[in-house]
Amino acid sequence: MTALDLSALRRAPKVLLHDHLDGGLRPETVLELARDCGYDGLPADTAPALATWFREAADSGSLERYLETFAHTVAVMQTPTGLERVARECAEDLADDGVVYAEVRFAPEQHLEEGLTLDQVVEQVLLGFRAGESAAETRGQRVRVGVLLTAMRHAARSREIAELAVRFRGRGVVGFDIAGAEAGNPPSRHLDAFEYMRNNNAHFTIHAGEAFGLPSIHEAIAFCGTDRLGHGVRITDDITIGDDGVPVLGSLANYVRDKRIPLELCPSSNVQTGAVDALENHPFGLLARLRFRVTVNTDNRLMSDTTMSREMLRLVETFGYGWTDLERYTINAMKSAFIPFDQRLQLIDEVIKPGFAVLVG
Ligand SMILES: O=c1[nH]cnc2c1ncn2[C@H]1C[C@H](O)[C@@H](CO)O1
Ligand SMILES: [Zn+2]
Repeated sequence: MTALDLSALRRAPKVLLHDHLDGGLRPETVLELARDCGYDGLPADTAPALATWFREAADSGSLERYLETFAHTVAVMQTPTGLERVARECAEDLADDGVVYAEVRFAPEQHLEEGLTLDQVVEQVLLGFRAGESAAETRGQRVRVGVLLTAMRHAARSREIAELAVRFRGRGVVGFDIAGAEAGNPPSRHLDAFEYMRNNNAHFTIHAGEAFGLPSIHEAIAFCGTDRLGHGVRITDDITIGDDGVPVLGSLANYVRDKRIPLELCPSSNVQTGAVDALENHPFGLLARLRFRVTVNTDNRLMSDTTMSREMLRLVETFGYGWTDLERYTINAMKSAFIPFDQRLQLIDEVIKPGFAVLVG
């Protein structure tokens, strides 16, 4: 059995379902792109100082304040070359960390300030991902990146973005999502977008149960018909621990578990936004023990100064997980991906299981 440390974790084949393109830029790239496009609003002028600023500013305990930090990354992702570069580097960084399959999301409507159309924005990002996959391959690494198009939940373009996602299906876009401030912007505001996706047999996930609790999760499932829950961590509000120490599930928690609705859990991000007060108290432990379909995710690598390997290491250190646990969460994620079933199985059988077998020894 290989010792479970960061370098071994980086060799494990990992699957990432919840990662924001505009939350994962390299600090040096933010600086260089800002210089290229004349953006002078950055709060620091060296890469280490900028990295620290993002992590500390995102550590606010409030989702709204956390989201304010994206103004700086979005500002430098307004040109074709900027978008292409950020996507290319994202694929390369994921491959370098041993991620073999990722679904990366971003909101095209936030990248129109310099006159690009929604279609052009998506095209540039897709070009970048293909270039990043090829660059990784020449280094002997492999990664496949699918794109989720996000609509901002406080805005009113979700139907248009859902149509964009369906239009680009088969060209690298695999699904749709809504994100942004959760309180006051319930998923049901965007019913027509979700209906459009369902009518087109297309997949979507919804950020729900992060800053707001059970009503948001209930709407996402019962009204909108979501395939997965972005975070969904507040499902624990529907689980009580009895006097005998035995957890009792309410009807919504039972439904989520019975239907095997995947939870895209993002441990570090949840602590930063205050969804959870400390990693030791993260419901990942309870939800995994109760055999919910839990998956491990980064959310925003820049804001949390993290990677998939580091998120896994934090869970190992907090909950004592071993390789077989991590393999189970990885297979959970692969089963929950939005690519066709046969392709998911192929990755499980040909990449994930053999990769973990080497580490388990
Ligand atoms: O964890 C999150 N919750 C809600 N919204 C988020 C989260 N992380 C990033 N976002 C927002 C900010 C980005 O600009 C947007 C699209 O990626 O999604
Ligand atoms: Zn997110």
